[in-house]
Parts: sequence; structure tokens; C-alpha cells
Amino acid sequence: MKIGLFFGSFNPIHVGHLIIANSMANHTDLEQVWFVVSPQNPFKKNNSLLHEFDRFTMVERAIAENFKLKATDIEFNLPKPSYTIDTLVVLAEKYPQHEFVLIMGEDNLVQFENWKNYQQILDYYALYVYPRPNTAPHNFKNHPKVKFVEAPLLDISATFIRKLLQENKSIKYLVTEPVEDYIKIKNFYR
Ligand SMILES: Nc1ncnc2c1ncn2[C@@H]1O[C@H](COP(=O)(O)OP(=O)(O)OP(=O)(O)O)[C@@H](O)[C@H]1O
Ligand SMILES: O=C(O)c1ccc[n+]([C@@H]2O[C@H](COP(=O)([O-])O)[C@@H](O)[C@H]2O)c1
Repeated sequence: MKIGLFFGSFNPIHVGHLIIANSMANHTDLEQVWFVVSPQNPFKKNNSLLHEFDRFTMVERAIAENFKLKATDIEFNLPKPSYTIDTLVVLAEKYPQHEFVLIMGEDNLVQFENWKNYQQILDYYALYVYPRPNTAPHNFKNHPKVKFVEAPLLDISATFIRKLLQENKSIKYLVTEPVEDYIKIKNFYR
């Protein structure tokens, strides 16, 4: 099966993530999209980062009834911070029957040359890149392994959602109802 891997902290997962994953799973040659929940992004220091189990639970709740979307906790047992190349090696060993590609926002390409072994990632994997608002210039416009895919632009971030919660404001429609309920019950990000 051809599977797109969507890596992120998902702190929390929001409709921006879901719309991208769903359009990749339905408008490209990908059969499934897997959310790879990263315990610790190498580039991000975040005091309000919830435990990976809680972020994973929210991803599972968000995608529950969509059979094309899955969540994986494969990075939970790998060294931290979470380097994507290390995860790809483990996934390839564990699932030799699948073909994996990486899904990323165009903004990630700006920093991509600073990722661990990014050349090796490009040697073995295609990148399916969707547009992001105000992306700075990068060197991958014509790279043979980089495919640009049309997808809706939603200017929503997990940072904005956490800020609303801290200010005791509603996050309705920015996350799915099961995620909103879970955040409320657990009193997260207050
Ligand atoms: N609104 C959005 N539309 C499309 N892609 C998004 C959106 N928000 C985040 N992404 C992308 O999804 C991936 C995972 O995102 P991440 O979990 O870091 O969420 P985030 O909303 O950017 O978080 P934070 O605000 O905490 O930095 C990243 O590649 C990120 O660029
Ligand atoms: O492998 C790397 O060097 C690397 C550098 C930066 C980010 N990543 C991964 O990219 C994913 C999305 O990153 P971000 O910045 O949107 O949170 C997340 O899973 C990170 O672990 C990976």
C-alpha cells in the first residue's frame, strides 16, 4: 500500500491537520495517511507540550471514523528528540510491504536542509508538499522527489488554540468535538 506519513507534535491536533491529511488521502495516489506523533521535535522547545500519550489519544479521537487515516506511536520508543530519518528506517523495517512518502507543508522545506540526513531522506522517499501561507524561499522548487499538491490553506495553529484555552475562550470548530471534549475533561492547556 502507498502511505503518506504526516509527522507532527499535534499539541493538539486541529482541523488544519485533518483537512490536509484527508485531502492527501482522497485527492492523490495515497491510499492512507498515518499521523506520526512525535514525542519531541528537534527544533521546538515548548513548555506546554502535553505527554505524548495524551496527544496520541487526541489524534485517535479526531480520526476515529475515517478508515483512510491512522495514528502511529512508533516514535515513542525511539531516542529523543525525534529525528524523522530514524523513524523512517524503523518503519521500512517493520512494514516492508508498504511504500511510504512524507507529507509536509511548504514552510518545512525552508528548514529542510537542517534536518538530520535530509539527503538520505530524499534518496529514498518522495515528499508530497502542500502550500502554506507566507512561505519563505527554498531550494526544492524543482527537485525530482518533491511533488507539490494542491490543498486548502487554513491559517490555524496549535499555538493559537493553546492561547485561546489559556484565555478561557472557545475552540469550537478549530478541533473536532471529541478532541474538544477530551481537552475540557482533562483541563489541558489552562
Ligand atoms: N493549519 C495548518 N495547515 C496545514 N498544515 C499545518 C497547519 N498547522 C500545522 N501544520 C503542519 O502540520 C505538521 C504538524 O504540525 P504541528 O503538530 O507542529 O502543529 P502546529 O499547529 O504547527 O503546532 P504549533 O503551533 O504548536 O507549532 C507540521 O508540518 C505543520 O507545518
Ligand atoms: O529529522 C529532523 O531533523 C527533523 C527536524 C525538524 C522537524 N522534524 C519533524 O517534523 C515534524 C513536524 O515538525 P513541526 O516543526 O511542524 O513540529 C515533527 O515530527 C518533527 O520531529 C524532524
